[in-house]
Amino acid sequence: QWHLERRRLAPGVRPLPGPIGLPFIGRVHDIPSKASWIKFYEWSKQYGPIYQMEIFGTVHVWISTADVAHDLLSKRGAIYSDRPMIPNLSDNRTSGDYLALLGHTPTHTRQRKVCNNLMHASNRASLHGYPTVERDRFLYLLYRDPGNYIEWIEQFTSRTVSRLSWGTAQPAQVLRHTTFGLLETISPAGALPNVMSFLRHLPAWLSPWKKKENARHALEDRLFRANVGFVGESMAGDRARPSFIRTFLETKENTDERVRARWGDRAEAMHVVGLMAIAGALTIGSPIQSFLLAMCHHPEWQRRLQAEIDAVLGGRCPQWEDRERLPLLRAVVKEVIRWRPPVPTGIPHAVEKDDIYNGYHIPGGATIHALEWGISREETRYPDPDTFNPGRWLDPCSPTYREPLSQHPNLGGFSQFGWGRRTCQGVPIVEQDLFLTMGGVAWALTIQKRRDPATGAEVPVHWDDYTPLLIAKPAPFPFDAVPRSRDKVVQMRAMYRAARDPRNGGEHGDMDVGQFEQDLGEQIWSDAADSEPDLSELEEPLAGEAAARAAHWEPRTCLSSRNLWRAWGVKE
Ligand code: HEM
Repeated sequence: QWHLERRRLAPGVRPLPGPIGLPFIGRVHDIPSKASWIKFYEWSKQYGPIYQMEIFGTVHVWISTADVAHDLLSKRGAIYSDRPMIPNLSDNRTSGDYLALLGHTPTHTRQRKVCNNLMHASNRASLHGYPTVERDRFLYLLYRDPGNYIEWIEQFTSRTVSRLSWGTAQPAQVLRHTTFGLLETISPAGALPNVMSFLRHLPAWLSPWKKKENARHALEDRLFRANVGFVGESMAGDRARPSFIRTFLETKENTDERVRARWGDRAEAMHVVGLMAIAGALTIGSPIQSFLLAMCHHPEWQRRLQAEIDAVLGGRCPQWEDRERLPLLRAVVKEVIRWRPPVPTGIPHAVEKDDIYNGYHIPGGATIHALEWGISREETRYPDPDTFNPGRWLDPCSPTYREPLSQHPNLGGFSQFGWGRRTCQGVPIVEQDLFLTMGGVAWALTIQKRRDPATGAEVPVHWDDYTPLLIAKPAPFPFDAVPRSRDKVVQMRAMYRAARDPRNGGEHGDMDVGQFEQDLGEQIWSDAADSEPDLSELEEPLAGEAAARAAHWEPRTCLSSRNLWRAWGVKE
């Protein structure tokens, strides 16, 4: 087919290189269902930093360097900011339900502004302390029951973003459920019509994917409506906690006509905030899980991180206000995201008309993927890219080093959050959530591989087995979370108790979500209610290695952050 294409092109203009496909199906047969991003990356080694392939008649362009992604998706954002149609959610470009999936339309521009204003207001109030309260709850749960770590992490991310969105953690479990369903609906590996797009023409009664999606969407819609109603009623009773929706409703009440018009109506805000909640519930668990994986494999970096926290904070748990003094913790956050990109294939853009780049033809309507896996593995930027090395952000000889270390490294403008007019709007939440959870874990616990009690042999932990959906998470792995001192256990328990206090918006006395129990079924709902440990249980005294460490624990001498990387023995 490329011979035909070549004939139509202007002199000197070539089609992009890329793997040749089979008639009709294109190049679908050798894309693996797991870790497809590694295959796309291998092709980039063969065909270059920008190549194309065809799948069932659609041209897909893959970009695997930051320079090319910047040239096209940012500098030429006027035509590269559209989104492709998702076959299994075919009104995604127009429906206005999901900002992140909207086409390049006035609705997208308006919703993005609203999202930006809401995020800005909460960020100025440092996200109302919600990530801290939820981190305090999470830490103790992880310590008590590390085998259930995925549950605690998902609860942390969805409860935090639920509070941010609607001022209450109560909808978090239902949000998790509907959100995971959406991820399946839109992922190429989640629903067959996304690969075999002709299947989208099946009527609802014949299509299991449509049936499932319709039911999921209906539940989600009812949940979002109930949540907005709850905030409205709480505001009327003067007891609404800060939230995106409260900010929206207050703005609509207080400011002048022109501002009100710019913010859209309440129904639209319901969807904008709903999408923000979805994005927060889905994504942030990935880097937290990858962090635990990294700590299992890299005890040396865990020791350095613990040394920084102990030295700078003298035994206190990291708080958001400490961030300027903890550059290694910020470097660990950033390196986890680089090492294991949460969205390894990127979220695709679409180009609105034909374009020419460096003599190559890019056909209008093509789907454009910034392959984040490849972009995070560019050797010139990230030497030895497969190695987990937070020192690359702190070593003056490294290409990614930036000063001042009180500010850098940070996640602002990081390629892993996308490009141009479609960049991620959630970075302030991500930054705070990750800083607090990773810092809290390193402060309180040592994450290590488990030993078989019978043989004493280490239980193996995989290195790179990740789930195949759009947001990739490590497959479950076993580990121990050993408290670093008895005092830390006491503090964790006190932090957990305070987090559950109704005055902190804890477990009780909040929105009634009973109406959703039926839809979700016994099992999903009771998972959440029953999964917390019984607080009345007595703490067993620490034993063995943990007790010995507790007895000898003392804060290290404080080092100036400028020289920390040398003290840790990071290569000069
Ligand atoms: C580790 C966590 C996260 C990662 C890695 C991530 C990554 C991304 C990526 C790659 C995109 C697509 C950018 C593009 O198309 O060029 C995106 C879009 C977006 N993200 Fe995030 N994100 C994260 C968390 C969040 C959170 C917590 C929010 C909450 C508000 C959020 C809100 C959004 C929105 C609204 C968009 C759509 C922007 C648009 O299409 O105009 N994200 N994100």
